[in-house]
Amino acid sequence: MITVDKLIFEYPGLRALDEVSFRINQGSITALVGPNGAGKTTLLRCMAALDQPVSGSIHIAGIDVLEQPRDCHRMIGYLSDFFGLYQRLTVRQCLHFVARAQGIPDQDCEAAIVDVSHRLSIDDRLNMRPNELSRGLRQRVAIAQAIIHKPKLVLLDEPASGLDPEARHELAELFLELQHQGMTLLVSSHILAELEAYCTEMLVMRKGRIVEQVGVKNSTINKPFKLLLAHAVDNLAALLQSLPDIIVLNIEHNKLALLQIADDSQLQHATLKALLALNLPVCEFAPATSNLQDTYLQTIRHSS
Ligand SMILES: Nc1ncnc2c1ncn2[C@@H]1O[C@H](COP(=O)(O)OP(=O)(O)OP(=O)(O)O)[C@@H](O)[C@H]1O
Repeated sequence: MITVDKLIFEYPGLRALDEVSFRINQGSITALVGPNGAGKTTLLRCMAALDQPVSGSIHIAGIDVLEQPRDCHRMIGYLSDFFGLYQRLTVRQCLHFVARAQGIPDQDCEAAIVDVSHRLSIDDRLNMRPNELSRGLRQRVAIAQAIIHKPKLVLLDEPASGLDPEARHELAELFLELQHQGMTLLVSSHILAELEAYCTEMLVMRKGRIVEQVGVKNSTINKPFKLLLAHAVDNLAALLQSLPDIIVLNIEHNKLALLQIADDSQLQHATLKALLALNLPVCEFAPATSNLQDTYLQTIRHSS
């Protein structure tokens, strides 16, 4: 359904996408993962026909995105990593504005607002303003704006950032619901352990290239590894990226890192030795699990 072929995109002096090629099936939820600066946002912006690549092609459901950007806009929903909402408008007015901008006739807008706000469980917030909403609810309003015109493909850039574990879990359920309603989703995120819950495919990017595309359900990739240090190390990202057999998926506070390592115990052993050889104060190095989140969610549910 989506074909990206040999896509090249350059910022002045920097090749951000270097011959990126992949296919995505209709009805899938694909995770787009990779370390900071890998090119995820740039790729999503090109696919949303917001940035013009140097060369290559993007086809979505038979439409040539680079040749027919307007047709592409009608067919996709895009949530930017730094989305903005009009603070002076109510949620209903925000949705009405976007509905009209997407070409929905005025007489059909109210029905579209009712439908999308119901799907995102924000129907009781329609008369509030964005600054009166929590971050999770604002995220829902932004997603509602992105899908009000019922796009075939939804591109979401870091939709879970800033959300608490319960809101992230709800977001995962929402993605499955959108998939159930027939949409195809491409979701960029650093939080692999969560993506596992709903993704059918995973695209791994590094330095402007796709380094792996796997079906998540029969993945050959091991669970991501968590690395916890006893104290923060300033140049942690550079040190980790110097190691040959790992992909750095996320780093928090220069102390906690999520790494992708192949399903090979010798390689994992070699990686641990390399981490110690770098003098890193390793206090945990183990497959990442979502137990903490599960426990947290159960506690929240039982207490509500
Ligand atoms: N407007 C810009 N001008 C110049 N270089 C840019 C610009 N935007 C991004 N870049 C560079 O392009 C590369 C890819 O950036 P991009 O934002 O696509 O990566 P990303 O994978 O989305 O990163 P992150 O996970 O941090 O959001 C990076 O090296 C970045 O510094």
